[in-house]
Amino acid sequence: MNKQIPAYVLTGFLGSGKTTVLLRMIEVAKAKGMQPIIVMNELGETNVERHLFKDIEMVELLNGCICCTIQDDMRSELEQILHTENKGDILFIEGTGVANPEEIIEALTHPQLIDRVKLQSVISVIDASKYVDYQSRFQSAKEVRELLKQQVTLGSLIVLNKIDLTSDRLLEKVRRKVRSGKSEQTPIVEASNGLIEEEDLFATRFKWDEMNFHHTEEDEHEHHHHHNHSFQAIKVSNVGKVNRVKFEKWLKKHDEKLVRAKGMIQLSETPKAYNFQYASKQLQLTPTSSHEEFVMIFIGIGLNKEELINSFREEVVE
Ligand SMILES: Nc1nc2c(ncn2[C@@H]2O[C@H](COP(=O)(O)OP(=O)(O)OP(=O)(O)O)[C@@H](O)[C@H]2O)c(=O)[nH]1
Repeated sequence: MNKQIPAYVLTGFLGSGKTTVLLRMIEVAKAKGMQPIIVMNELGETNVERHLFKDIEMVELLNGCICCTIQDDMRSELEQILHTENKGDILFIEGTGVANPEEIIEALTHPQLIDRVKLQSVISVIDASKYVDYQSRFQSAKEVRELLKQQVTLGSLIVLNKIDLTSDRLLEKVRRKVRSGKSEQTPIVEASNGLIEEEDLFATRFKWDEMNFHHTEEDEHEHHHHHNHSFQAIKVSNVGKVNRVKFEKWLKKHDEKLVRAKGMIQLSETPKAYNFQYASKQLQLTPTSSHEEFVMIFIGIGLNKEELINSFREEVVE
């Protein structure tokens, strides 16, 4: 029998810090001489974070969710990679921020993969600074609440991330809320910027017998419905020069519906290229030398594509 490749699934809501944790895991794995393979699923048409993973074997599943239409794509791509001679030593799968991890886990039970992949842990990353806020903000959107719940319920390790942005009082509330939905055995660790002890991150924790797959045709329908209509990823290409101050104002104006944004831009103040990340209502700009195109991805709920793009071009671009 083929040797099984150890696998880690990273789950968590939009902008919670999955990629940040993944980068940390890759660093550790590489330092141990391991060759990682990454499966990265993005809601948008472009993976604007590809440059963060230089020299790494990556399967990019874009413009959809592993949960729905591209579950088969993941299976076949993985099968292919795992059959090649120089396959990696460790596999990381990062779902989109709106993926139900159950579907990813389920994909690994496919007859062609089950003997090849050994799921070690489902790492559930929570933005501690926004957890409570999201629960009230999405109170009326049942499927989003369910999703947030599933991402925690199925975690073998829970990471309360972004504690640098979380007050002590709020953190205590989040601890209580998260703990109430988990068994005592599931570790909950706290972190800023995904800095978590290596042993915690890499421990083998996942147990198949604790999974309970129960899909009816009705569920399937519900699921597709949810992903097609709740969250949208809007791509803006050929972004002109962005005025930073106006951009921040604009983001603030749209922060009810716009949950996450990322991309590569040029600011009007300087000719440099910047990678930008907008999550937890915070804008982060990092100068970068590697950019293929200036593109932005906006992710949110109930967004009007045309209006959003028009207002961005009118109010932010110079
Ligand atoms: N202040 C602060 N920022 C963080 C922390 N962890 C991650 N970030 C920032 O939050 C933003 C989103 O982080 P990612 O790791 O890309 O989040 P993600 O869960 O992969 O996001 P999606 O692409 O939406 O799935 C980035 O700007 C990170 O640098 C943290 O602990 N504290």
